[in-house]
Amino acid sequence: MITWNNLDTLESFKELSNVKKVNLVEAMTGENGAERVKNYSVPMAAGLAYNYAAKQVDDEVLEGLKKLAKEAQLTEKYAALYNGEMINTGEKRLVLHQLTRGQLGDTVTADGVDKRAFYVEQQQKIADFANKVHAGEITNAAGEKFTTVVQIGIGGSDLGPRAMYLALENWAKKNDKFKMEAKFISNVDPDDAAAVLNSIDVAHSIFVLVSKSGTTLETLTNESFVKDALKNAGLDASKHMIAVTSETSPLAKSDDYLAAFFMDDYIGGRYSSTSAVGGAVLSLAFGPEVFAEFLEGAAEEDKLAKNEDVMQNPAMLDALIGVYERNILGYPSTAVLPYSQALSRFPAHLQQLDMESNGKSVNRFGEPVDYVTGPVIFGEPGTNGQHSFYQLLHQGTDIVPLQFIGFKNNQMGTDVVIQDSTSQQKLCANVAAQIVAFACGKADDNRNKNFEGGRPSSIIIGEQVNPASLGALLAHFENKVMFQGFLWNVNSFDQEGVQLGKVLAKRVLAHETDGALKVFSDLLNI
Ligand SMILES: O=P(O)(O)OC[C@H]1O[C@H](O)[C@H](O)[C@@H](O)[C@@H]1O
Repeated sequence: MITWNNLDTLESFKELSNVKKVNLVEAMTGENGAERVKNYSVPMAAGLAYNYAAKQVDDEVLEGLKKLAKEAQLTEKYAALYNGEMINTGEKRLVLHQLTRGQLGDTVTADGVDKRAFYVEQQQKIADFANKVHAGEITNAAGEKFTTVVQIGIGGSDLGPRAMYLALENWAKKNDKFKMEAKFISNVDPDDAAAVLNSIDVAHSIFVLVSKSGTTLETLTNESFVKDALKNAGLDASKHMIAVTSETSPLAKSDDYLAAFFMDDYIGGRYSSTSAVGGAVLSLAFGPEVFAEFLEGAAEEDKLAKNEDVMQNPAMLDALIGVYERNILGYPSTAVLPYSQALSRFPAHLQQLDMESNGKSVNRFGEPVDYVTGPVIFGEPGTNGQHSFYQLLHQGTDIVPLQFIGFKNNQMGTDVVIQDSTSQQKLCANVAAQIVAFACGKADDNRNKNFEGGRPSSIIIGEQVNPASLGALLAHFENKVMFQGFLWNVNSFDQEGVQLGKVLAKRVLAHETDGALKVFSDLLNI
């Protein structure tokens, strides 16, 4: 029997607040510091490992977190989710994104169909379509092969797929898996679509219109923008566009598309990278086998998240430590710092994933909560961030927990030795140095040069960014956010907070404004 309780009503949470706080400087510089780095690590899928040695925890805090996981019924709630209970209470929907990559529990039947079978069928249809495009069986009107794929979508229909594409682009080129270049149009700023259209040959481009709802203003506007460009080039738009949407959306039955592939309302936009939303563009760009490997990595990570033993469940442990930092230590934000150029847009994806999911101030029953929920998420790839905002992270007045991600190997295999080390070694040396600098600090009589340390971080370490490790990484964060939502007792799967702005923008465009809205509209010349 599952009960959904607010975090501050849980006995184990109250106990946890009384557990002695860890002095991270002492823990890391003391005689057990090196042992800690070896031991405070848990394997993830695809050769990744989550190391939490530089987090502000010790065995006693971890014991407290284990009790919290049990009392909050995290394992049971995850099982309820993947077995098809209506976890998204706000929208009265199931939450099935894990089913797009594997069967974790019972057969889930909804809308009269086995949902796993439905997702696999869509993957198969996408694979057939992509193979035909690659083989030149589906071509443009002149019988020439398509060379470029352009995704039109925003939010979850853009950020995840774009981040995944960028993560695998160079890996695919290096490993002979690169089939088509992908571009993305998302912003309603006309300069976005115009710049992408200027950079491609439209006659050899396939456009993937992605919108779960089929009603998003930005996406429909950009669709018209692209259709105009195709028309101006003397091309038939319907021979260049495919749609990815839900079967109930207005786009589903249109004849305007070469093909349509479906996801459904049980997959939140920000959780849709492993559905047809990511599947179409990634299968076209890299081939269906690469997409399948990506799904496999995610599925393996989902399985790990089932583990009742917190110490063997990286996503659950990460989630618990995050809640401890937020609600007991009082840290307001989290920086995501991938030391990997391939992950350049991964922090942007995590911003949506985390902040749209857990940026809530009412619980799943609509009652206000008396504690803080989701942190502000931001980040940049290392080492670029070091030369930008790390000053505040090292010496600012707020303590910002850090999530490093690092890989032993690069993707391209091109490197040079300069001053006795390769660029890859320099990259990895920097991440190791930063973890220790943040955690341990360095005393200096000159206050301006003093580093207090005690700034917690964790690191996910892997061999290389490849389809499987990327899938595992993605699923790790999706599952972490899910577990944190369970702990905070919020519904992580709706996003009512984005509606008001949309309604007001429509009023502005219809010139139905007054007061402040009217003045701002006038200032912006609308
Ligand atoms: O895929 P769509 O229905 O076009 O939605 C695109 C995006 O817009 C919405 O406003 C939500 O904030 C996002 O969660 C969603 O991913």
